[in-house]
Amino acid sequence: MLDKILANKKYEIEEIPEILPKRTKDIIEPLQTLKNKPFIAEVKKASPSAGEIKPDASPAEQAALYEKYGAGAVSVLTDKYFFKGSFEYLKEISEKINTPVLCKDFIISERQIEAAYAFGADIILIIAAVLTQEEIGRLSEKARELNLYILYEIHTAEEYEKIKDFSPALVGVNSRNLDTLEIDKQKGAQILNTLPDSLFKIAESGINSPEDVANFRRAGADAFLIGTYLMKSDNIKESFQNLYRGLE
Ligand SMILES: O=C(O)c1ccccc1NCC(=O)[C@H](O)[C@H](O)COP(=O)(O)O
Repeated sequence: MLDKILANKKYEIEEIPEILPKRTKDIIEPLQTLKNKPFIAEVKKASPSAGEIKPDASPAEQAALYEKYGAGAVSVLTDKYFFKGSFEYLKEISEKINTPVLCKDFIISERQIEAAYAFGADIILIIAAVLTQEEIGRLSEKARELNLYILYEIHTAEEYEKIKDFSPALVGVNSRNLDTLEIDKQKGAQILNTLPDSLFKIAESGINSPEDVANFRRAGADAFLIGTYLMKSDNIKESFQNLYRGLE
């Protein structure tokens, strides 16, 4: 799956408008918000693993509900083809809410980082599995030039070795294998357990219950990235209450 996403990404990068919008807001620092409200809620209309999730959702309304009911940050899928996302959604959301916004994409070029900045992101994602160390260094430098925060995503302990020289502050452990799409929460928890305490650690994917939150917290997660569970929810308030129970 990852190969297909990356092959298509080259075409999506060519579609990024030559003239980008002028960013209208300051960057919001995410760590403080996430310490108080440790949930990154994701706006995700569709995905390769779930197919269509909520294709008719209004991204800005969804994000506003997330902010109202307990998200410390909002993640916005900007991949068009596989996730039905867009940079326009990023702009709408960043203009609607005052919570930090993550541009969730498969970033392989500086141009995507410029677009993420222009369309209002506060954080960008760097996925260790899709980049060489040299590319991670180059893209990290670009993000830092623009004062963007970086969420480094890993799937294995070896991938942590790839990012550790770039002074990561936010590190996500994704329990979803991006090739097979299988979710292994036990493996995710094991990897979280091996990471240094100094990092702000985020458990990603497949989280849908207070038990998941509690288990990942025991493994060392400081925050939780949740997409499908919240997108499928008919009552976002209750779903957040359910997730917050995992922290008690
Ligand atoms: O979600 C997918 O199917 C997927 C497939 C291939 C590459 C990445 C994919 N998801 C990206 C993510 O990391 C998730 O959107 C995020 O962790 C939230 O996961 P979930 O709560 O399980 O929707």
